[in-house]
Amino acid sequence: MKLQLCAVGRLRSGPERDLVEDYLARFERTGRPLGLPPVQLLELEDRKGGGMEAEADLIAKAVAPGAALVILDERGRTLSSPEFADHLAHWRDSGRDVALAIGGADGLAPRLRDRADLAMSLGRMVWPHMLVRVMLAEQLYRAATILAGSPYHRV
Ligand SMILES: C[S@@+](CC[C@H](N)C(=O)[O-])C[C@H]1O[C@@H](n2cnc3c(N)ncnc32)[C@H](O)[C@@H]1O
Repeated sequence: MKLQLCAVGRLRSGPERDLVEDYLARFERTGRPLGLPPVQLLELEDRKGGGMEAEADLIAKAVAPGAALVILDERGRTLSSPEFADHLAHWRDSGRDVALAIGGADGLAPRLRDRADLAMSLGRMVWPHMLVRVMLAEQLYRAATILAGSPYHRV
């Protein structure tokens, strides 16, 4: 199983980047004994100003063939953390690669939404993409702790 995080744009050094790195490192440590692979962070940038269509091409190229495509979209399904952990365990157990995609300032092209296996919402409000990266990295770590039965997730 491969776990890709395809994110439009580059995060400069700063607090958001530190948090993403910290949560992904924690995810790696907690997930390894559970058979979860480290997250491959792919930062995708279209320098020619092609907007969401060009970004959709970059995402489509980056996604591993056959991978389940999960797009982050405020119009998508809101999952509980244990439900997200269940999805992750299901993909792991079926040996399926997974690509999680976060759009840029313009969002994700509708054609990506059409081909996604899951559109996942972090609530109906729109968040800046760098905060979405932080929140998703935290939810990955939280999911690993849920699968490990550790007390980090208490609800
Ligand atoms: C600034 S938002 C773009 C918003 C854009 N106006 C749109 O219509 O999608 C950048 C990216 O962050 C992610 N995002 C923002 N808010 C989100 C939310 N509440 N749930 C899930 N993903 C979100 C999406 O992947 C989105 O493409």
